[in-house]
Amino acid sequence: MQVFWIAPSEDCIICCQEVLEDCRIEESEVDELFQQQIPTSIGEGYHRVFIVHPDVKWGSKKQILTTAELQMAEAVGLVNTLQNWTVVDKIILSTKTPDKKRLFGKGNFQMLTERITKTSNITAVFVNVERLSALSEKELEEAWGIKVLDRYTVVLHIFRCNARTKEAKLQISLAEIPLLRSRLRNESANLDQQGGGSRYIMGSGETWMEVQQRMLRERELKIRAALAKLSRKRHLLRSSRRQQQFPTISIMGYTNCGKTTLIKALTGDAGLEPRDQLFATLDVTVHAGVLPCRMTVLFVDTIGFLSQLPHQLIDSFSATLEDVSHSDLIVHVRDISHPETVNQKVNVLKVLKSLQIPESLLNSILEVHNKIDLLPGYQPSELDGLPVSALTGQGLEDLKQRIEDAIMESTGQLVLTLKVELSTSQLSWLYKHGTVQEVSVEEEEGVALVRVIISAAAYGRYRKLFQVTE
Ligand SMILES: Nc1nc2c(ncn2[C@@H]2O[C@H](COP(=O)(O)OP(=O)(O)OP(=O)(O)O)[C@@H](O)[C@H]2O)c(=O)[nH]1
Ligand SMILES: [Mg+2]
Repeated sequence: MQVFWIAPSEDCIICCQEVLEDCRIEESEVDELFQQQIPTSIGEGYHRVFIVHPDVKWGSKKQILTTAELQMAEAVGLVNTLQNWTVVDKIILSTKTPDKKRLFGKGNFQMLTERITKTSNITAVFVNVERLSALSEKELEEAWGIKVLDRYTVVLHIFRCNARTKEAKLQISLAEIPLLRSRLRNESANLDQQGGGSRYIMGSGETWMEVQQRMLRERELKIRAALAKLSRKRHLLRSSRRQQQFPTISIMGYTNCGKTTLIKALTGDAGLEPRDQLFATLDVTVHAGVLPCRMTVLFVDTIGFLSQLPHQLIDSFSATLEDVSHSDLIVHVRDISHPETVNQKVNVLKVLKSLQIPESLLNSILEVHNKIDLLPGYQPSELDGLPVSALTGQGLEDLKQRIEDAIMESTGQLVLTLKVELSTSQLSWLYKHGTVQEVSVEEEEGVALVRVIISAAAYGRYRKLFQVTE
């Protein structure tokens, strides 16, 4: 009896990333949309930033499961992630009136204004709230005489700097539309004060404001149409992956938790570049790996999450996140060494729930506790948290096994040992439609025992085709 292991064939290992890049939309068309209207007017140069964190201690705006200090640390992290940006000074200031235009009570606002105006050399104030209203932004810029940014603007700017592919650029352009709208409202209010906003443009039958609004609508439609094209391409790729029956595993989690590092460790894909930077990954990419049972699977690297991200931003990225809802398993990676790891988990689960992901997929999430090398002696206290270090490789074999078990369950794959006649095409058929793990040839009898992973549907076809009754 002869026993040998079957290595996965070379052409089996595919990487869809290159195919994803190959879309019909011209690069120049996308770049034009991307560069045409940049609402944040932050520029590409350096910034010296003063960060203000309004600390809300009461009411519905109060943040749970976190502290003002940790939120400030995250704001500092956002600024430091940008090249040539530095934090000059920062302050946490409590407020009972976060909904007011000036965010703070009179005394605190006055104190803050003095401090900002006295700090020399700053070029922007970053108010660490999800989104400032257009009115607030205008009011604060007037009071402080300097550019004012909120989280939405800063995060979008990071996205802008990190965007490489057409899809990322288009999604960012779409996420910027609300900013362009509110800037337009501000400009229109200014013009109205001067009596100009409602004047008709000669010969057009439209006012200046109407023309601007129309142009913005047209821009949005163009972006959406281009994204729809790319989404169709994605759909096609997904169907072809389906046909090839490669199970797909989406790796998700908070930004900088180690998703890309983990995929690199699981697949050995040298092309992946993990970086100590927030939002290093902005594109959904697919990478092939092999499970202990020798089955080829595809790992999907995704954009990271962040607390308090406006829904519009997530919506803009929904096209790329569509891949997630079509996967067979979600692995939720947590940076267990992070002081805010619990809050990060809550945020990730909240976003996942809002993404129209099938219930069965949400209920079978595999949680991974990453970066345990930074916490010597770490034992997960929560059930089902699998401790690993993507950097040192600790726990990765266990993780692969857990992924395999979960994939077998969710895809309804069967592990069978079949007796095949060597004179027929049964064996080659099994190679084509399943994952052959082991073949034991019994030469005298002209048969082989084949251990194969195969879907129930494919096994049904096999039985019919070769009239197998076993
Ligand atoms: N010590 C330690 N560092 C890790 C580990 N895994 C990842 N890192 C580091 O964490 C940083 C972020 O890693 P990435 O893999 O880029 O994280 P990500 O989740 O893909 O981040 P985004 O794409 O920005 O959302 C890098 O500096 C990695 O080297 C780990 O197990 N241990
Ligand atoms: Mg990444």
